[in-house]
Amino acid sequence: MKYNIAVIHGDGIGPEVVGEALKVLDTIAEKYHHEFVYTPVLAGGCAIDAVGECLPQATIDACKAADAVLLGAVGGWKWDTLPGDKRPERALLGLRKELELFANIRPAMLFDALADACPLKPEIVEGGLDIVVVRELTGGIYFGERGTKDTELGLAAYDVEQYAEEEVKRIAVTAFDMAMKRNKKVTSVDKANVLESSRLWRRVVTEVAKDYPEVTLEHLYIDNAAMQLVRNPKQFDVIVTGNIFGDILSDEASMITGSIGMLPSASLAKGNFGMYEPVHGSAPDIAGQDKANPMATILSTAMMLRYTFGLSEEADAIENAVKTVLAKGYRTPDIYTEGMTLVGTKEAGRLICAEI
Ligand SMILES: NC(=O)c1ccc[n+]([C@@H]2O[C@H](COP(=O)([O-])OP(=O)(O)OC[C@H]3O[C@@H](n4cnc5c(N)ncnc54)[C@H](O)[C@@H]3O)[C@@H](O)[C@H]2O)c1
Ligand SMILES: CC(C)[C@H](C(=O)O)[C@@H](O)C(=O)O
Ligand SMILES: [Mg+2]
Repeated sequence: MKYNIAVIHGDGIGPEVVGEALKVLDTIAEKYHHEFVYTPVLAGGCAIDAVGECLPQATIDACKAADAVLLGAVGGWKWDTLPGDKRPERALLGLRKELELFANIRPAMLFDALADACPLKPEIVEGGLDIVVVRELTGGIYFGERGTKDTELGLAAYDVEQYAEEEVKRIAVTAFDMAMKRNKKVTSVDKANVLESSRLWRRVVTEVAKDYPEVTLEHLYIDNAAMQLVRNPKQFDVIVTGNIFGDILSDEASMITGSIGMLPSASLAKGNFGMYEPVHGSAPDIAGQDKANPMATILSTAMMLRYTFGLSEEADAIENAVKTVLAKGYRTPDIYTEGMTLVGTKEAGRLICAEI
């Protein structure tokens, strides 16, 4: 079958990791007789340089016309001095809003072969870790009113955290549906001891839970949740939380997988459409050096095959290939430990293709 994928290489290590992910998709296409048609489109800093804006309309149109979107990363030092609404990162927020990608799924799984790269004590991670962060992606402080005003203390700037019932309900339903297919536990993370928006969040999540009597619901405040994730990560199955808490918690969760270079993500709209991207950024500190770990992006393509295209056997093939390459001791610098074989971005991609 033929699948159309809009591809945003982006900035920094984005083109490097996406390059390897496309090779993996090509390998899958050949083995399983599919056709993946890639439409490369511009977004982020490279789009600013090429056409003067971070999210050209042509990119939005191409993404909407595609069956799914693959994105590397956007942003970088070069554009850091631009005003907030002109920064490359706005492209990401614009795409999420335009494509109505309200549910961000970030699975943090510690592969057996990577136990040595996990910074947590062996007794804490024994038996493996498998957590999914379900992050609300088109609301909250990222999309609330923002601006500046004069105050007695000088110029003030503000960003408003706001959630409507329906926004909380649909992400809670996503989280509970996911928990039903997993270990039947949802931990909702908020700051309801302080924030009005969190009190609404907690009330709506509790109401949604009534439709899922088999699922255990627990509420944690964000500060405690951040601590518990390191102290006792096994208590978590599905974590559901708002936009900014989810951003922070998922980077923290990435470390229990060994590295941020391992964590994939799916940003889903209603239906099967989704944008797939690694959780990490453009990593300007290692860009262009063949040091980036392409596995987060490669595992994101597996999520694309599974969620949007319904190709679970092919998705399994990618995930198994990644596990085998790790089990054979091949490591990019971010997950390297003594005695392993150090490889670069390209070699890691080649090894995964060869395993498939
Ligand atoms: N989805 C996105 O496009 C996205 C996500 C996060 C940050 N950003 C942007 O990226 C830029 C850099 O942000 P940052 O430095 O805070 O976060 P980052 O995730 O880019 O990098 C943080 C650290 O992790 C390392 N790292 C990240 N990805 C890696 C990989 N695949 N392999 C090995 N090491 C990896 C980097 O070298 C760096 O030390 C900023 O402009 C930021 O806004 C973009
Ligand atoms: C780059 C930034 C806008 C983005 C976010 O905060 O959502 C990133 O950190 C992420 O996690 O996808
Ligand atoms: Mg982030």
